[in-house]
Amino acid sequence: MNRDNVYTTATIRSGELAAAEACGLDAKQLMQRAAQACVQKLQQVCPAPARILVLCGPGNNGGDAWFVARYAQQAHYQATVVAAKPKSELAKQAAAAWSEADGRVIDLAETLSVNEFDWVVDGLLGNGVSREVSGHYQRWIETLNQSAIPVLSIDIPSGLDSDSGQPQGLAVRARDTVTMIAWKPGLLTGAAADYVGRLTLADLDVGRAFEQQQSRLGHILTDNVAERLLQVTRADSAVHPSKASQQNVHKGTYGHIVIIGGGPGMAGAAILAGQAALRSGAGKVSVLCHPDSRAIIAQTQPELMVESFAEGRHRLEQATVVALGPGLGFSPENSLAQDTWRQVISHCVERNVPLVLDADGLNWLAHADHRSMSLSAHTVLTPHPAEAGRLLGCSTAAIQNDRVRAIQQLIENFSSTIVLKGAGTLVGAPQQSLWFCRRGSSALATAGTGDVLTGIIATLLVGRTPVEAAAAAVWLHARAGEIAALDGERGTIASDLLPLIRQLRNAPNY
Ligand SMILES: NC(=O)C1=CN([C@@H]2O[C@H](COP(=O)(O)OP(=O)(O)OC[C@H]3O[C@@H](n4cnc5c(N)ncnc54)[C@H](OP(=O)(O)O)[C@@H]3O)[C@@H](O)[C@H]2O)[C@@H](O)CC1
Ligand SMILES: [K+]
Repeated sequence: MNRDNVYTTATIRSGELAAAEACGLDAKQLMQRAAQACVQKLQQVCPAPARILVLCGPGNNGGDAWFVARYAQQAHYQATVVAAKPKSELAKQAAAAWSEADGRVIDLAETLSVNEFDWVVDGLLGNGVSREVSGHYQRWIETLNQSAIPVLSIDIPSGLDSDSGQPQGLAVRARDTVTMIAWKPGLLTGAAADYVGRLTLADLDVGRAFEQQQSRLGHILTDNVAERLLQVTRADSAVHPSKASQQNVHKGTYGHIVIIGGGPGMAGAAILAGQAALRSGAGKVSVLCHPDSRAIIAQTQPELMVESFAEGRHRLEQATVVALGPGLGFSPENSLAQDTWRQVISHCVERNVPLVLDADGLNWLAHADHRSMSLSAHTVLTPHPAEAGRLLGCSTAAIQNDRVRAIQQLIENFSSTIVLKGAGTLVGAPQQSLWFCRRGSSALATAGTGDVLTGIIATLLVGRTPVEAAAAAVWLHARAGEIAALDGERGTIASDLLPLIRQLRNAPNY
């Protein structure tokens, strides 16, 4: 089974029973397998005879939890059950199984000190959460989150929306989550990383049948896939596949990247993009900027060829790839930036030059009537949620509330490859399933890291399709962020990524 596929919650909810039936199982047996998978995880993280508190909600997530209590007790754990009244038929059957074995149940309305337990099993709410968490659910989730006691969440942390990865008011912050049958987007993007803890997929031995019956939404950008993308180059490319051992190369071999940005006071953005392009292996990098920024950019990084846009416009003719936007400037009265933007876009569209649009490059796109203009199929847009909101005419919160829908809409509107930045970065392109990047660090949420990503994408566009380049770059950037954060997340800055990008680009696998 390909354990990297991601399915919408609707697909999982509508398809899980058919997959189980194809494997000769009924719903109750599937639930029992889910519970067994959770007990196996418990045995790894806290061996018996630990004291566990099992929280059971009204639906089938609660049903899983009732069976967890039963099996954990059989495995010599000391299980205490706190439960809502079971509503679903399966949850009733599962509750009956517990009652036959032990019978003691504490009502969810009561209070209990959680500190006397070693672990909590969270089966309050699963993928059927349908509204904001309130009442006793809210109180219990607050209690768990305020205590230091580790939590194992069944299927998804209670309260987290399994499509958006956003808490419905609030959600359990789990140490571990064991999710059933297949990955859901809400475990992988948005705020998910703050809630899910370590993720385990339990396919309950029906994953293969499920995969055969259902179509996926996307797949996880695994290390293996990313490493392969970092190696792969198009046959017609100037980049030789075995470049590591190739001696007979010149600076044009790895492409000429032209970065356009660096308005007054924003030279740093163009510098970082240029440095990232150099450090990810570009042979030649030109920066076309505002005349006031020329000297500082050239002095900071002498390997960059720096000209004002008016002087260096001919560089566009030589460009293998163009990156438009880092520090370009955006305000209605900034006609220089706007004219530059228009000329560069026209050039790239007419000549089919691969283009990365970032930062103010995206803001000008949102400002333009994009319906009357078409971008080339070799374009990568890299919005963060606020830029995505501007491009789609909605709020940042609306983007975060449904990141999957947002990237799908951006792909449709702009017929381009899209990188929707933010925790759980998504990458997608027309007629392709989405990539979900699980790598990264909150250290990347600082000024300038987006400029670095732009430089990496631009370089990797030489010899790769836009979606391959974008996915490989997102992974490389995320890995560099993780490594940088090993020295302490706080205080990590964008330029800390640069030597790590070089290191990763020279790793033996790619
Ligand atoms: N089907 C299968 O074979 C398998 C299913 N599996 C498991 O089932 C889970 C899905 O089960 P589910 O569909 O019963 O949904 P679930 O998440 O338990 O919640 C629904 C209940 O919660 C209630 N409720 C909703 N929101 C609420 C809120 N904010 N605050 C309070 N209450 C709220 C809602 O009430 P209602 O909206 O009806 O009033 C309803 O009573 C899935 O995540 C996985 O763990 C696995 O065992 C594999 C086999
Ligand atoms: K749960």
